[in-house]
Amino acid sequence: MADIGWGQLQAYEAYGRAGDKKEDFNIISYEEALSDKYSSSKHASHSMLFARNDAILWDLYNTRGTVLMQMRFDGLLGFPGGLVDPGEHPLESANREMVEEIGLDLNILKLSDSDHVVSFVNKDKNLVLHFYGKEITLSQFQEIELGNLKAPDYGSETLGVIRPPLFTMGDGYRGLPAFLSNSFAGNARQELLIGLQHFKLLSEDEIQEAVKSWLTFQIKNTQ
Ligand SMILES: O=c1[nH]cnc2c1ncn2[C@@H]1O[C@H](COP(=O)(O)OP(=O)(O)O)[C@@H](O)[C@H]1O
Repeated sequence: MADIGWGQLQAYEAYGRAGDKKEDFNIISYEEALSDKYSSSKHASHSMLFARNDAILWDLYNTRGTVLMQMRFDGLLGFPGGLVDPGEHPLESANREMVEEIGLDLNILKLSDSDHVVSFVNKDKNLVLHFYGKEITLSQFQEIELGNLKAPDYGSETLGVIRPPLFTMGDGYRGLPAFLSNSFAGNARQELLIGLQHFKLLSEDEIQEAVKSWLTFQIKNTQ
């Protein structure tokens, strides 16, 4: 059988998916990221929609919030988003991708520049990443989850939305630390942690604890 190869995806492999390390990405200002300095770089935009949610699970854990992430076609977790098309603004791209990937209705909900959270550059890959975030109501969040199954890219590029657990269970690992042990696309794991802190869904200490627990578990597992 002929090797049909990776087709269009092959061209993108150079920009890295699995295996991208946090150290590969440096934070830069939105202004710098959009400046001429990076006009010949590849850009990608991803977004975090979230709702605050104080529901208590099993009388034990405060849910804190519901954050929208997704399982991608390649088995990695990430946020809705993707590569910016030629001539497109990263913000436009972020909104377009949410229509395609999670079926968002832009007449109801749309990101704006004030929703920008952070941008990064990966110099080796000549890739600039933009991350946006927006608080929505819990009922809007649930509507999006339900509508996700009808999104144009559902079942192909995206395999369903998920909610990361934001609490840590009694054993110190299950919950957010275990979630962080998954494989993420690009620097989606770092973006999640930045988003949680930026929107004060968790305190800095809680985030540090979860990261410590995830890394400790990782070390134990490889011994
Ligand atoms: O959720 C994410 N956060 C941060 N970076 C990501 C995320 N998902 C993918 N990336 C990075 O952005 C690049 C392009 O994104 P993506 O794979 O979603 O675009 P595409 O669907 O247009 O091919 C990827 O190669 C990866 O390095």
